[in-house]
Amino acid sequence: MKAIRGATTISADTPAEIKDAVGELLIQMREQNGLTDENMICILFSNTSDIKSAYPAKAAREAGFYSCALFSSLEPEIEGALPLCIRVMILAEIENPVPVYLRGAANLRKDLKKFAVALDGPSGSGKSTVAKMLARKLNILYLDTGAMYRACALKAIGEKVERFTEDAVAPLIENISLNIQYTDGAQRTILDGEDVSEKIRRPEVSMAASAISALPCVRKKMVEMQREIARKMSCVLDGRDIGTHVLPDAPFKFFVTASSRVRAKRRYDELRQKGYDVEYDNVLQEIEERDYNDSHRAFSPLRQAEDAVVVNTDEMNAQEVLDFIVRKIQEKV
Ligand SMILES: O=C(O)C(=O)C[C@]1(C(=O)O)C=C[C@@H](O)C=C1
Repeated sequence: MKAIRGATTISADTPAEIKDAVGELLIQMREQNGLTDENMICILFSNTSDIKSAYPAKAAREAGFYSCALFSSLEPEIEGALPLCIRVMILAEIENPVPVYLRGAANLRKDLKKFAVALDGPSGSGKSTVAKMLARKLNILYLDTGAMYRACALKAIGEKVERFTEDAVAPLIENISLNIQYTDGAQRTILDGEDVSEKIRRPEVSMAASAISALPCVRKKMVEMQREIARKMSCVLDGRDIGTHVLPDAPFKFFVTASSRVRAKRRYDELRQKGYDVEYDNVLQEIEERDYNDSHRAFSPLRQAEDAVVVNTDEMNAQEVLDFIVRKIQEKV
């Protein structure tokens, strides 16, 4: 069992304000922590003594939190404390609690301020491996943007779209019901109410995802969603244009790269290990072609942000890259 903290503020002591602020806080805590009626045990509230018009617990029930025990109490009256503040502690059977501090309460725990880490780089640079390790190390989320493009592809396949053109795909994507949820630190991809986290790994979806992700209408919509997620929670994102386009204000940006020779050797070893009979020279040629296409495509090309720290992984293994990045982040905070 874990304890999840949260807090928020209201601008005036009215039942409507309390209902609104408590509802918003609990819904974000539920989304970010993968809370369900089954894994939630209880919600404890405290309010500052300037709140007298309604119980925060009542607002929780009104927001749909019926199944667990609720309790309200009074926060100690400390001089200079933040006024009109409602604090929450949820006990739940989860692994990685993500605290949520909203509105004026965001300043209570400056150490918990949300931040994003952008890892960009060419394919084969090892950025996804390092992104996952980094998210685990910092106890923040790894936003698998690839899964989002795969979900778009699954949608198009389900709707029997034959050619992935802007005209055919745009209407589907415009109203797509795609939800990214986190359960015990793992991303679940929910499409039209169905958990498609496994389905999107099928080979036919991989092929379609690569084609569909090149469409501007798809990228635009997914980038909006990625920004929205990064606004709500700290996360690590990897890609080709995270630091330049998706999150240009990310405080930590890294450009993870390696020479095409080294990346080709890594890919060659990986394919050989899987039993594929490939030639090194062909793998190298493919990598170089892909680099060219990635950096020359019109929409979302691979670019290094001016303020990104370059990490050349030619002579480094994944653990060394992780240590280097963590050191750089610590130096900056
Ligand atoms: O986390 C909060 O809500 C705070 O205001 C911080 C803090 C603390 O100092 O740790 C202070 C008072 C609360 O009762 C609980 C925690």
